Amino acid sequence: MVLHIDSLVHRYPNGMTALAGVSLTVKAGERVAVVGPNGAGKSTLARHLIGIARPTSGRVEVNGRDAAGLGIADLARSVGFVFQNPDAQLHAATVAKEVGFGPRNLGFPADRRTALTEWALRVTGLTGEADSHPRHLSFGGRKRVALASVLAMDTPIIVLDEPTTGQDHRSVTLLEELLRGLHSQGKTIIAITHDTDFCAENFDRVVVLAEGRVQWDGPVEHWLEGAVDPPVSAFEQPQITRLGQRLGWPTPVVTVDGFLDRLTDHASSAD
Ligand SMILES: Nc1ncnc2c1ncn2[C@@H]1O[C@H](COP(=O)(O)OP(=O)(O)OP(=O)(O)O)[C@@H](O)[C@H]1O
Repeated sequence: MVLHIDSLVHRYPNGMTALAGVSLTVKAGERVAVVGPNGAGKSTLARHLIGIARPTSGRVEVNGRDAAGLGIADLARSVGFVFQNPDAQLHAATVAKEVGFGPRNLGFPADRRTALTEWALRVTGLTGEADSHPRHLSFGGRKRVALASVLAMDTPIIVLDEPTTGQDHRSVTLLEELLRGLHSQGKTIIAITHDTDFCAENFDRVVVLAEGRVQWDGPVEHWLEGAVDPPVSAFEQPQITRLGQRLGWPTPVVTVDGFLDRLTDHASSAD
């Protein structure tokens, strides 16, 4: 287990209870999408994972250690967080310096730092932009810089807040490939997202937060197939599911692979 959250309550100074007793365990290597309506408490929960929020009550454990007892710098070795708004985390004069900042700050030796920085630039498609000023890139480009700067820290847990927002199709495809690679390396991936297509293709488990509580927690297919209260129709169905419905298929498909399997079944039953 890499994350264990027990009865977490977060109350802001204005009295707003953003988390009203969240309990959640995430195992190493899991891919978890956290979904829920605006104001459900998703970002507040993420802030606890990187130690920039402290529990009003309850406990957050990262790798068996109480997050409240670890400093932000210590937690940064375990949990990388990609903010929804990249401008919240970019401050260096070049893309390469931005991406190299994290591994330098963590005290990695020079050869590891260089290798991680070059790898993070490459897998995010930014090698050609290494000398550019991050602020001169598009919003999608700045999001990739923010992602690369987290990847370069080589944390076992990566948390992404709305990673597909403002990204074009090519960037989302690149991100999906990258997430598959990180998953095969055994990293734990948690994303806050409103994007059902992205959930369907890249995550195994969905946690639905509502009004500061875990309302549902289970396999992504069950969530997408509607075994959820409220049903997934509260979110947009994946495009592939809508296409299956247009074709009149009686049971839903939720992934591209599922769709292709169903097509093959149809073709062989027509033979
Ligand atoms: N700094 C703050 N002070 C007071 N209340 C806050 C603060 N930040 C968030 N809240 C409130 O806490 C609740 C949970 O907010 P949070 O941003 O965690 O939700 P969310 O699920 O991430 O929402 P969204 O999808 O809109 O980003 C909301 O009612 C929000 O208005």
